[in-house]
Amino acid sequence: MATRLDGRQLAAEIEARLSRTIAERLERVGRAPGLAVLRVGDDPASGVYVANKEKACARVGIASHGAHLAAATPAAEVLATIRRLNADPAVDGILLQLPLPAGLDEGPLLEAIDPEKDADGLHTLNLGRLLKGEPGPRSCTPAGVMALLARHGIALAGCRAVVVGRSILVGKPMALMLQAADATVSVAHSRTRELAALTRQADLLVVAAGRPEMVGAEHVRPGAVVVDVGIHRRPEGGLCGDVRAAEVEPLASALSPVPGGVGPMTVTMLLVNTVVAWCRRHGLDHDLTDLVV
Ligand SMILES: Nc1nc2c(c(=O)[nH]1)N[C@@H](CN(C=O)c1ccc(C(=O)N[C@@H](CCC(=O)O)C(=O)O)cc1)CN2
Repeated sequence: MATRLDGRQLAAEIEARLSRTIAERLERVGRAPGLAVLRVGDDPASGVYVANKEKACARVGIASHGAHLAAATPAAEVLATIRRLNADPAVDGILLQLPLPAGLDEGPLLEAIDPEKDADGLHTLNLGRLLKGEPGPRSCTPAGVMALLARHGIALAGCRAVVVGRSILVGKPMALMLQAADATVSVAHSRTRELAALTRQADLLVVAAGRPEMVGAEHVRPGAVVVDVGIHRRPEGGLCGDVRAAEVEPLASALSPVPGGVGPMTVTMLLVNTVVAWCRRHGLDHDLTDLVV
């Protein structure tokens, strides 16, 4: 029976601590932290995720400065919006919700975000800081996975970890964070041969392939920890991840559910990045690590 890596529960605990931290510091700073979630287009899943982010902001006392632009918005206008948010003194964190509509290149737009307001940790400078082990905002989903693993006391030093997926949003920063925690990390991807032979060696399997229910019992060593980063809407309704949970649950020592696992932690780590930026900008202690573990 696998331990449930419950992201909803941990997210709620961290949110409660964040809310207290904001309330304690509000008078000194004079204003609430501000987060701008910039959405372009009408991707339905993005609508759910942005709504969840804005509701979470309201729960903890972060002011939302979101903007929703039409799918046909020219890149120059998106850029102008980012520059306006960069200059807005009420905004501590900026996030450009991905994916963008076809025809918009995310690269230059992500690079236009002030690195000090990069609540997603996706700016080149902040990815470089992660690579070099320097402080800076970390990408929300892998940071949420690390918090879940820490909360459940999953030892990473010397752990054989396999990350399935190499996206800039999850797989690549995930591998770097696990390596920084002294795990031995392999990264599998669409060109990996004999995937199951590799994943069955893993003590920790993080699946961020973006392919519904791709990973099953044949991929998992009994006793392994399995983290399912995927989230997909089934045609018949309901959600599933990249892992066939019913098959894997009896084998794994721990498993993150979908929904209710990594997703809520993605949102919560965005709030953490925003509050850290707010504290930094106002010369307050901004090592909030104890909030997360
Ligand atoms: N700029 C970014 N864009 C996107 C990111 C990101 O980190 N930065 N991540 C992904 C997914 N994502 C964030 O936006 C995200 C995924 C899932 C959830 C979430 O709340 N999941 C719930 C279920 C929600 C539902 O009902 O569908 C759960 O898993 O329990 C929040 C955010 C995309 N783009």
